[in-house]
Amino acid sequence: MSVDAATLHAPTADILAARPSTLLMRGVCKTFSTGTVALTDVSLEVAAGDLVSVVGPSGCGKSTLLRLASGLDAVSGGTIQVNAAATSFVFQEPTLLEWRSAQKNVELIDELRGVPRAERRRRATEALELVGLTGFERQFPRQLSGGMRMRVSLARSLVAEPDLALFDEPFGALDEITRLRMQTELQRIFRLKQFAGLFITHSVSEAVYLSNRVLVMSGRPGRIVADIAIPWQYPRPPELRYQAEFAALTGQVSAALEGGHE
Ligand SMILES: Nc1ncnc2c1ncn2[C@@H]1O[C@H](COP(=O)(O)OP(=O)(O)OP(=O)(O)O)[C@@H](O)[C@H]1O
Repeated sequence: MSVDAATLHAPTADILAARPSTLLMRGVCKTFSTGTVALTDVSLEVAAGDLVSVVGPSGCGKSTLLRLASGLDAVSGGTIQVNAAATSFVFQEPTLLEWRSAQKNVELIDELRGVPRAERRRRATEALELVGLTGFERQFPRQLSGGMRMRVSLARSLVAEPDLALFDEPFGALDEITRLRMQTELQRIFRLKQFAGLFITHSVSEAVYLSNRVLVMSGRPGRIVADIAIPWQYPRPPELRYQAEFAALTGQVSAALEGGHE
């Protein structure tokens, strides 16, 4: 099935340039106390309505980059500015509490923050609806498939209405079919919520399919060796993945990855 190229092209660059950045990193370096230099001179910018993927070889510092963006760890050099009232973090493992239902897992953060019961129920119900889990609120994690568990984890991150959403390879542990479905789901949620997203992945095709920019990192110490714009509007139909234009862009990202390895 063919996709009309004209409908896929994104808004003009000047509209994009007018948006203030939600995450701004300038010359960021990270050296651990062990002496490992994980990142060197990383600069990047993510604005509301950007879904930016980061690909790079194993151990190049992708998770470190995300931890720095979230404030879980401190930079050794350079600066990070975050203009976000709420930041969310989705990990590769759904990290759900097995003794709490899907609904109760999603409510957890609001519960800890002291949000009144009726309000946190409403927020959790809405978030579960957003990820397509209406009807599964009372199920426990062990009663859910891997994809559904990941949806609960996504719902939990969305309850906070994040301005900045950080994803550390959230679909890496899923089977291929579920992974492709989750990519389509995330796009749908992203279109509705328009957060600023930073998405770590090992999959070049996932990065190209999901993002409006792909940052390619070199081997450790990680630095950004390419910043590749992905020109298609959302929603992107799944069959886009089988088109020549898509193959050309994944080829460009892969070539930058290989170049950064040398
Ligand atoms: N807390 C830490 N203390 C010391 N070294 C660390 C620490 N965390 C990460 N590192 C090192 O920093 C480098 C980057 O690690 P990081 O986990 O960020 O890489 P990554 O690109 O996310 O890897 P992968 O793709 O395999 O998940 C690695 O060499 C790792 O061993």
